[in-house]
Amino acid sequence: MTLEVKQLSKSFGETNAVNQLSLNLPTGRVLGLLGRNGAGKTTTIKMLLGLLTPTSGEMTWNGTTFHSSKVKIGYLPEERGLYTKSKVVDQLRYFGKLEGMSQKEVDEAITYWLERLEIPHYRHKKAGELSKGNQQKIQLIVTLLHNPELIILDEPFSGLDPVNAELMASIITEEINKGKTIVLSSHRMDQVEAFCEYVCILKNGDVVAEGNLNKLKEEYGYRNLIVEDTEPIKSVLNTNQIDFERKQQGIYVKVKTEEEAFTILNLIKSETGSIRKFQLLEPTLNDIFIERAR
Ligand SMILES: Nc1ncnc2c1ncn2[C@@H]1O[C@H](COP(=O)(O)OP(=O)(O)OP(=O)(O)O)[C@@H](O)[C@H]1O
Repeated sequence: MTLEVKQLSKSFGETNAVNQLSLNLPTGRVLGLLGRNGAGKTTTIKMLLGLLTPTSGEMTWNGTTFHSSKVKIGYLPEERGLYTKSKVVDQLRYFGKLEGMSQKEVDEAITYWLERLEIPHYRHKKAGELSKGNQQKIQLIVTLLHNPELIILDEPFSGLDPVNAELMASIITEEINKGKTIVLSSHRMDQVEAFCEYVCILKNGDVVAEGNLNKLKEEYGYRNLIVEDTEPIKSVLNTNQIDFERKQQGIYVKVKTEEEAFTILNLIKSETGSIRKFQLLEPTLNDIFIERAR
């Protein structure tokens, strides 16, 4: 049970927007599709949605050729795609019917989702009268109304205030728990890390990292040793020519092994007399992204 993409490419004239993209996403799992601006994320999503024809390559869903018309897909675009002059309820009914839902099914789903997103009072408002964040919520209802099996979320948190971002996060978690297969594209590494078991990082159309996030972290080869940001510790590191970075949580030193971390800690202890606290943390997705996608 997998979404499988094999050597998928898309060129626009001379530009290789996506180049030989291959990935495996087991159904019921979440993939973070990452990359800097222009890396090829939207082009990949558009090929999944059937909006762009690949130049070459293959996509399969549970072993058979993937076609957007045969898989129930929910897509949350980064740009709003609502009819601003039409009432919320009318366009939700319209989108639901386009997905083959009956009047009863669509009305039940609209009531459920308006309540779930805490906006039942917007039912009869025109979409254009709603704030950007509330339009995003309506767009999320369009995405989930027909109970899709594959959900594609492009920057789902953009434009949401912290309370609505929490609500969005809890809905994504619910969909994950329902066993939905999700592709999430975002520039926010912390959010991707919170939801995604798998990642695919694109750089100028090429895949530069792909697979299980924990495995990628293991393969990355570095961990972060964090010690207090004090003058004596900085001085020890400088004297011993150990590279470090100052962040809000303290001084970060990249180490390859636990032994290397303890060698540095012993050095600090012997030269400053004590170490009040330290942490040895696994690399973050942000570390991997910066190294690979830069
Ligand atoms: N219709 C098009 N015609 C020509 N070039 C295109 C077209 N669509 C995308 N491209 C090019 O393909 C490359 C990938 O673009 P894409 O929109 O997929 O990037 P992205 O990763 O989604 O970027 P962003 O994070 O900025 O949205 C870019 O170089 C872009 O200019």
